[in-house]
Amino acid sequence: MASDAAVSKEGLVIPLIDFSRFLHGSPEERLNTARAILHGFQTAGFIYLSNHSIEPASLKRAFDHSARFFAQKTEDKLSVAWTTPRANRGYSAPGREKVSQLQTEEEVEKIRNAVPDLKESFEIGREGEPGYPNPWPAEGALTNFKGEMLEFFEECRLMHVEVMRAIAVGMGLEEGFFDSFVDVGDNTLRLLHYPSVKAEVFKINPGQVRAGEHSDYGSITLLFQDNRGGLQVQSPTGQFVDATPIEGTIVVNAGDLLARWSNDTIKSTIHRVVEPPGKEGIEYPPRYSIAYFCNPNFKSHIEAIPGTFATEEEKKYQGINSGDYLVQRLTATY
Ligand SMILES: O=C(O)CCC(=O)C(=O)O
Ligand SMILES: [Fe+2]
Repeated sequence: MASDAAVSKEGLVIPLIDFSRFLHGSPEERLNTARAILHGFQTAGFIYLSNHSIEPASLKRAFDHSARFFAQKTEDKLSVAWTTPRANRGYSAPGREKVSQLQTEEEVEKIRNAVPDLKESFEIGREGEPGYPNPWPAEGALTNFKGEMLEFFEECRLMHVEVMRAIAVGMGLEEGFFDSFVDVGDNTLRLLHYPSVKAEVFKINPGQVRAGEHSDYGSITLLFQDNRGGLQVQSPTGQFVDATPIEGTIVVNAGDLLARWSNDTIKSTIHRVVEPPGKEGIEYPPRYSIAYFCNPNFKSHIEAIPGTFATEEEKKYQGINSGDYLVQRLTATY
């Protein structure tokens, strides 16, 4: 068996897959693992990976830096504020972003004002992208923040390449098929902080969530969650099911652009973050997570992957430039 289930409820089965069997296994193990990964993305749109290549020590450093970043004074955080969808870098204060499935800016605005998400975030883009510098916090305040976050960014970039290799192998393509589409690392590392919140907030306002329901936009997302819980994934029946944290694993989900690229053979599944399960008194502690949003290189032209259609008529979408697609999606969110 290449996988067990991490989640199995309401027809949603999210496999738990030992990624080392793809990275270091025999040819047969690699193939079986790649197929299990692809199957997870085709059915649930989500998988959990254990024994992956991200060093526990560097993950811990990233979470420590995140806690220190968000503990700063508001004015210090606002000195590195998020600016534009194209740059997509910097700090967003609570209520700044409202992810949702709403398509128009008016719809998003209406919701944002009613029940803002209880979260703040800091986004880091590819360092060195011409014209889009990362707004780094002052070194004095956060020692080693920049250097260690960039190391973590690079580890995640490599992991994206490996997961795409697994998808290629699972699809029966040459292993390196996606390499030249994803090597640049036009990705976004997002630190997320959901501040502590009184339990009554969720009672008074039944629509209140920590992060509204949405799908991700890019190829895949590597999601690192602490042990607080609250992440939920929509099942085929429309119910939201807890994607309970499993120590040492990464939750990986496919995004809209990968779904499109795969001619909808891969699913980009809706998820959200809600009131955590199991009440601990009158106030929930803060929750921290790190989402690494992977994208095809912004310069890439994305059109149906070979093998996902038999005839030209079966191609559901026109080809599209990756960067244009992502900026268009982000523009509707902020
Ligand atoms: O914090 C989480 O667990 C999920 C965050 C998320 O889905 C996102 O930022 O896109
Ligand atoms: Fe997400």
